[in-house]
Amino acid sequence: MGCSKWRVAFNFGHLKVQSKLSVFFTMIILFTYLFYCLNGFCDSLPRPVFDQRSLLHGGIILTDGRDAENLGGALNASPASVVRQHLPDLPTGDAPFNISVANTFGSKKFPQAIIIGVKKGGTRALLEFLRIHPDVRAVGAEPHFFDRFYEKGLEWYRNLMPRTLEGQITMEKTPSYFITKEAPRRVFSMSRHTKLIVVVRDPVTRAVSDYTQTLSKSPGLPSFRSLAFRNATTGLIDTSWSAVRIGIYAKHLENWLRFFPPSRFLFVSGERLVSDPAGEMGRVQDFLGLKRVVTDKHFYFNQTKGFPCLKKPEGSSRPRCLGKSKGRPHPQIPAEVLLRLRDFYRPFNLKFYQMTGHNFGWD
Ligand SMILES: Nc1ncnc2c1ncn2[C@@H]1O[C@H](COP(=O)(O)OS(=O)(=O)O)[C@@H](OP(=O)(O)O)[C@H]1O
Repeated sequence: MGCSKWRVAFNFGHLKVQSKLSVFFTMIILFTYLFYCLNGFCDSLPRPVFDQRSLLHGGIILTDGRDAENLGGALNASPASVVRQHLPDLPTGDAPFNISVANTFGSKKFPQAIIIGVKKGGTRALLEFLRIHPDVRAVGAEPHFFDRFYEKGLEWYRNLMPRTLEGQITMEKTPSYFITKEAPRRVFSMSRHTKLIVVVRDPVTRAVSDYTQTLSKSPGLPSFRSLAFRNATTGLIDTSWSAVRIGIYAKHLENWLRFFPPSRFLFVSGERLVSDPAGEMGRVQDFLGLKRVVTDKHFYFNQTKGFPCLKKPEGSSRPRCLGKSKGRPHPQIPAEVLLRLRDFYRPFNLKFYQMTGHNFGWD
């Protein structure tokens, strides 16, 4: 009898300890979850992220890890526009990056506008600047649908898109589309009305930027000079090297003009995107038929980075410059190599100016 009393008492005590422990662990789990949520990690709508690490998400592969630096969890655009529908007193312009909302609003649509190029042109900067706009929602990672994953089908592609409400624009950026032979026809067959944005940069600097990126991943890479020339004595340029080939913009554009009229394109100057981001953003917003929401009040020049960055939205401590892989120092390339390359590009550049009706001033 005494023994069973003890057993009951023991079991009861055991149960009490057990229930206390389970409450304790539940609290820990709850607090951890809350902590993560408050820090924005459990958003169903990842925000535009600067200086955060990225991920493989929903079948989207970050190109060679290129954007890993600055994509962060950014698969979708900021929830700003959605939140703003429900909190009309929020100031326009800066997104309330730290507010979590369930992504159940609107529907997934094919992008009405795509940043199709060019690699190392400043495409990430443009997309991140655009994402401040409450009427722009974009896939953060590069979907590479029209070049690598076309066989997955249009529904797969549409599913990658963030949800948009009436009046909002869906966007994505994949710079390799510009040089992909099949891309124009494929984009056209999705929608002939797609707006195409090309960020172009002096092809010589672009080639060096491209080389810098490859060098950062393969430190044993041969010199720029040895890759750029097919024959160093005659100065024959190796156009089979992608860093050179990508910069022959006129040739790639010809391919696109077979499917889309010139009015469907906007050419953004990569140089002006750095020297006058607000001015260039004004052109982009006009082209997209958007109100000019992104203005000079959103930018400041970060002396340390040497590039424009986004001003911190109030109440946010997030760094707002692009990641380390954007705007990194280039290796010193011998002047005669750059001169020869400049000569090589000149006729193609002139052709490109003629085709676009815009002198980018690279010569
Ligand atoms: N605001 C701001 N901050 C940082 N970097 C900026 C910015 N605006 C333009 N750029 C230029 O963008 C270049 C990278 O271009 P992309 O984003 O198109 O590169 S990628 O193709 O997606 O890898 C990158 O090239 P590098 O300077 O060679 O790193 C920058 O020159």
